[in-house]
Amino acid sequence: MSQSLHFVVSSSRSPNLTLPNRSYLKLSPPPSNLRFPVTFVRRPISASSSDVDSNSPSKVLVSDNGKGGVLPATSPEYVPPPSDSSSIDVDAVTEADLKENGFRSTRRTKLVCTIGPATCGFEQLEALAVGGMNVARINMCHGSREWHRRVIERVRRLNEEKGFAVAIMMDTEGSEIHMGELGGAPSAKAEDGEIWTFSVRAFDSPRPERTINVNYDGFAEDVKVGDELLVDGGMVRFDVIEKIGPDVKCRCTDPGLLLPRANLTFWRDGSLVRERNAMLPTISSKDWLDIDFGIAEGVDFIAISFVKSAEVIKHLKSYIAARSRDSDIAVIAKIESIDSLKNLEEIIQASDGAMVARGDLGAQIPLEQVPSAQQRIVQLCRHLNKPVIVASQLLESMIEYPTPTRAEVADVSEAVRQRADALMLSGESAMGLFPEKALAVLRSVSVRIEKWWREEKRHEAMELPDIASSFSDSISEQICNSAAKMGKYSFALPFPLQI
Ligand SMILES: Nc1ncnc2c1ncn2[C@@H]1O[C@H](COP(=O)(O)OP(=O)(O)OP(=O)(O)O)[C@@H](O)[C@H]1O
Ligand SMILES: CC(=O)C(=O)O
Ligand SMILES: [K+]
Ligand SMILES: [Mg+2]
Repeated sequence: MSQSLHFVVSSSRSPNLTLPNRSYLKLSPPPSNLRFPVTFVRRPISASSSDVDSNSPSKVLVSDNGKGGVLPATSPEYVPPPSDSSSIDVDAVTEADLKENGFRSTRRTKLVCTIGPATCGFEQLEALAVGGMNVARINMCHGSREWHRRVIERVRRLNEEKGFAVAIMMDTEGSEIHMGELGGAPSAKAEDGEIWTFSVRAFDSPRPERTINVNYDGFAEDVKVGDELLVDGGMVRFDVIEKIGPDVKCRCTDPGLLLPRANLTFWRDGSLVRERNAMLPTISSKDWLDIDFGIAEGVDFIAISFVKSAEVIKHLKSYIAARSRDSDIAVIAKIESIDSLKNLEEIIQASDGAMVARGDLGAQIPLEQVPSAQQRIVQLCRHLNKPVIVASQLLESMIEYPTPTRAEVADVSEAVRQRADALMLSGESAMGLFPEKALAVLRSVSVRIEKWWREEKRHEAMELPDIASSFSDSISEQICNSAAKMGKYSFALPFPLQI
């Protein structure tokens, strides 16, 4: 038991968020869904799953951390009971058990899928759950509350009827500057040299050609001729060439696809112009209504976009506590702005977890600094014992293609190697052509790197920072640390003693 953190969910109506293993030290008695012992299952050498190297007699640990700790036979992590007589016994799993107990996967890296038009149907959600989705994310930037309510209802039904344990994460829109809808069109192509008009005016439908509505009234006053306008962190770029009243004329310098409600940033003399953004509230009035909706729907996580300080997290946590006294909705701080990097430690301390939201982060700091920012955020979360999600563009090419690039696989591997607790799909699952394949790539890469990590790590000394704040907690902590070390070394025993 290291600092590994789990999005552990049960098969109850509302899956539970279980905080880091060692945070149980602070709970007395332990939560009812935490049950040891663990069941050790030997995977037959002939197992065909890609999750484990089938050339070695690998062992797969199926923990009983949920209620019963069993995997649906349809789950990719399900290990069929061994048939040879030398096998170690495992519990027989009946369908009733599955419905009763749900499952906890053996994979430590949890997988979050953003749900959009490509994945909102019941069968599509089921396919993702079978493929290893642990958390369904709904992004309040897109779609109506009614649309999101239907998604939540389907995920809950999936959990109840099929024995899955998928949690729901609601992600707020935040009040950064962004484009409006594209008059119903899924995207618009901006070509090199074209002149586009960005305006605070609402355009009639159909939208006039090469016009974009901007959500922020002060837009035309704030930009200056000569500024560079970045859509979605630089996926498309424009130079501001003229201002005419509420309209800002821009020439496209880097062509690309404009997506509805894409984020806009503007740069002057090589620096991000962010005075105005600093004045906008982190949680807008629309966000508060969405948060009320999330509380009423009993979502498991609320992820707050563009967090600037710890105060907003504390405020939201007390708001949630006041609104629903027995609620265990966890608040995730999205790290995607310069301000959030400046106040990183206090923000993470105040939150129940963090997300490295690389999409917008890459629009606020130079791209080459994003990997080191990710490393710093993940390490800090590890140190502070908070779960951390690495998000955005992990498998971006799979929005259009059925296989990832080698560079994308390397990026996913690196996030798992850093010990991110969860990886997130955005456009790949929300509106891509291959959501299930993208999820399968995340799953197989996670399991492969975890296995490699365990093999490497078993030779290293275990360093667990002290987190107990009282004498009695530190006794529990020492006992748990010793148990973790014993567990670690039992894995290092040679076969056949190894179980
Ligand atoms: N509920 C939805 N309805 C329609 N399209 C959606 C929905 N959710 C996501 N999408 C599409 O998938 C894309 C990627 O989703 P994602 O959640 O990453 O949003 P985003 O606009 O990049 O913002 P954020 O910074 O909040 O992640 C979106 O740009 C949008 O085109
Ligand atoms: C996930 C998200 O909000 C981002 O990457 O910007
Ligand atoms: K969002
Ligand atoms: Mg973002």
